[in-house]
Amino acid sequence: MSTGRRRKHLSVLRGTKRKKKKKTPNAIQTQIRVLTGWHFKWTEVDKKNRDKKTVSVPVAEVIGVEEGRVEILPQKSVEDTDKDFTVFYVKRSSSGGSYGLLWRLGRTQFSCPSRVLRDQWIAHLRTAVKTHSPLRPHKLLVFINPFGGKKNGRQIYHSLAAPLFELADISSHVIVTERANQARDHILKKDLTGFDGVVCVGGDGMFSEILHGVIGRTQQEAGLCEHDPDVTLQPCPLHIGIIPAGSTDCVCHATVGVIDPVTSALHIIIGDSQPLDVCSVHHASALLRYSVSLVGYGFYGDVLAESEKHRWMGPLRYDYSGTMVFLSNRSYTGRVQYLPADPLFSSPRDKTRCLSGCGVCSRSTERLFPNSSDSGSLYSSYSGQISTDSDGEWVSVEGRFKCVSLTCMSSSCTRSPLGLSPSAHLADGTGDLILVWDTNPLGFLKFLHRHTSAQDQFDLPFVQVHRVKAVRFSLVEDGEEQVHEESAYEEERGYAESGGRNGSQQHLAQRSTGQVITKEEKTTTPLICGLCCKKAPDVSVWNCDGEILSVTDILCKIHGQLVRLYARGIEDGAVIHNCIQQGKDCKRTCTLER
Ligand SMILES: Nc1ncnc2c1ncn2[C@@H]1O[C@H](COP(=O)(O)OP(=O)(O)OP(=O)(O)O)[C@@H](O)[C@H]1O
Repeated sequence: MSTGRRRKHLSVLRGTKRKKKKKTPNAIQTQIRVLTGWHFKWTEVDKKNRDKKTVSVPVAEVIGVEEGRVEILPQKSVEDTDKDFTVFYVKRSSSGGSYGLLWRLGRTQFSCPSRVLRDQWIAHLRTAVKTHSPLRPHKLLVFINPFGGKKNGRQIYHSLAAPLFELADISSHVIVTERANQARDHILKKDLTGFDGVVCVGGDGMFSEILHGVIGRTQQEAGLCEHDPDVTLQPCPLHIGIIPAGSTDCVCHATVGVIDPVTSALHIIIGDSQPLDVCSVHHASALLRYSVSLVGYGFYGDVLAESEKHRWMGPLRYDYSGTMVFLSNRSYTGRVQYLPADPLFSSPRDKTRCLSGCGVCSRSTERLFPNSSDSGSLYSSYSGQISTDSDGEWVSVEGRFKCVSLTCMSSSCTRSPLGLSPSAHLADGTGDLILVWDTNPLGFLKFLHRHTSAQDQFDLPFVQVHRVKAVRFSLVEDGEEQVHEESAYEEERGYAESGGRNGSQQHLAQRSTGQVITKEEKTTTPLICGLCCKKAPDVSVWNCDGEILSVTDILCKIHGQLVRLYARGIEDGAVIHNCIQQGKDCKRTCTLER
């Protein structure tokens, strides 16, 4: 049915005034309903006709339309009346602390003059919902990690998400995991026919399992070898949904803006679709892991290794280990090579943020999938159409680092609201490489502390950030490796003397005095030694989205938009409040991602 026809037809479907059951002085009456192409609108007035408010809900954000007067939360109740119907929709509210918006289940009841008209309204609304959100899932495979976070994954799913899925007529097959990697193995081996998406109830570790399963399965089916870093991987047709229930829920925070199970469940229901870049990490000719949020050497590797020793502390172990590793003031030598991304498209220092409807990511979709007419819709249409940008020149730097980090997204979380790289994009086919050269403890503390505020953590003389397509890290070969024993203070003085950031890079690369470490020493030195240990370790470990890698020399390659999440990126609260909440049509937020 065309939009025009629908509008004409529905203009006769006027609702009559209906008082809400609760007769308070401010009781709300709903009046006049209109279903235009994109929006369902009605007017609410208080009893004395003083306060009039038009509510406009994008049809794509209608969760369900039910006969009678229905309530879902906290418990389902139905009053089956002939002339009433209830509309459930997405209602936004400020999240307080976080940057994003909380989504809640809005509910409005309407009365019609006759049952026939009521049934027409229900039928038209349901048809409109199907038309406007074609990616809504019908069947989901749900994995619950019962041991993630505060061990309340089961309760979170059954009390907050499942009733919403039921309301939206989504059937779900739920598996409560009994061991690590069960979800990954299930996705890799079992029949997934009929499933539109996989939902993970847990934290970042659980998400990573599902990510590996979904990517691996897709490549298996496409007959592609994941181990070859030069292979262009096939984008995954199964969407991934995240119901946050872990101790770290960084992927959820960076893609939704808030860590909230109800918000995430509503994004899943309406079939939001957020493409996501993925980094594959290789050693020699083997794939080690995939990562979306952090591949980090030095500080972040050491903190993870240290925290693994203190799992009994629960989430507190990260604070404890962070403090211990910071106090041990370590730095590591290495060679970093990177393939820069095209600076014309974006820069990690351009002070933009990747928000819902991001222009940089949309243009990247066109670049990555040039032959696809609707690059936001079906993955099947991507097959054989993926473009690979021509590679540029690799850049090589070496020296002593506090940390080397690569992230495919901002990696924002509650503690670091803007994240490791605030201007990183979710789906532009690039990652941000952050090099923190050795510096004094105070300088490094300043760098770390800036992650918790709006201050620019890259505006420090010992920090560099590059937008890249690939990164290689290697220990410097025997004979050429130089481990320098000057104090951190002298190191920083070197920066100043050699003229800032670029000069420092040259300065570090050119120094040629110091003690040479043999390979034997490297491998026999313990990875982590506490504050009490006199000799600092010479080699750190890689932290790959919370997993320790067993090797040091790695190659990382970014795969643009390899997977899709049931999310839409972080919504710009200011824009949303000014349009949807106040009843104005907002083409930007309502249409871009569809
Ligand atoms: N039934 C299970 N028993 C043990 N481990 C499991 C089980 N199910 C999943 N896991 C593993 O538990 C790890 C952590 O899970 P998750 O990310 O959900 O919780 P978390 O509390 O955020 O974890 P973290 O310990 O990383 O902070 C994952 O790597 C996952 O593979």
